[in-house]
Amino acid sequence: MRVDVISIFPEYFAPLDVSLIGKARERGILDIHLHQLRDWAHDVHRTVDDTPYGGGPGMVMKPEPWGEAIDTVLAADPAAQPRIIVPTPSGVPFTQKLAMEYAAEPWLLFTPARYEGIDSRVMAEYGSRMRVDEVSVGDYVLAGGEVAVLVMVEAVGRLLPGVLGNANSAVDDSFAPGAMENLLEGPVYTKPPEWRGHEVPEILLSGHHGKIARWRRDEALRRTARNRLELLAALDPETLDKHDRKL
Ligand SMILES: CN1CCN(Cc2ccc(Cn3ccc4ccc(-c5n[nH]c(N)c5C#N)cc43)cc2)CC1
Repeated sequence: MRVDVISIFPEYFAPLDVSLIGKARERGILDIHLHQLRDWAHDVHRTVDDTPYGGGPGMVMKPEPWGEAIDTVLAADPAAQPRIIVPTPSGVPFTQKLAMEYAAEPWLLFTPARYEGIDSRVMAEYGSRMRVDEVSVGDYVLAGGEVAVLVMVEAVGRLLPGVLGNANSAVDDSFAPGAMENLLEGPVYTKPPEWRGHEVPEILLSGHHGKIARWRRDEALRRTARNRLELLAALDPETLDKHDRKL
């Protein structure tokens, strides 16, 4: 998968050199290209923003630098088109389902903005030729889109074949389709069996895989009911067995 990111703060993406995503880049699974938007701002001050038409607070990012920057990225492979992803507080929710959809794309272009966002004509221009998604990573306000891109690149990158070892399959993720869909993971434990008077639940030491699986699902249901009751309401009743219903 190729990923391009255009930003006035490309240094925000240093974390993409480490850990899981860094290793995926080293192994050629992910090919990430960072671009400094100001390279396409040709005035002496490399200006990328201006006052909003119609008045109002803050500044808006000018269309010209973005247009030239995106055109340059598109020219990297004229025979293909990336899916353009625009982080914005007013976007559709970024979900595990959307992460899985993006993980199937060969090329993603992220356009994290600053200020009040990008002149709307930019995405109108490209939206007439390719998929442009306005996406929000959560119901809170960030200062710009870079952190949102880090979130999305990690959530998508970990789903790519070969990135997670078999032992850490994403299949069991919360929110992933299947038995755990819409369920939060339950508690996890490792050695030692007793720590500061806290013992590991006996069932987990029993070696009885069926009972362990049952216990884990019970704990997942309990945690989901405690922390995200609305997810339980969204559970397909068909996926609940008679034991679940007794909880
Ligand atoms: C007067 N009011 C008029 C409305 N604005 C709304 C507003 C406009 C921009 C910004 C800052 N910003 C700039 C680019 C950018 C991209 C993503 C996000 C973002 N925030 N939260 C998410 N989940 C995000 C994601 N993904 C924020 C961004 C913050 C708030 C405030 C002032």
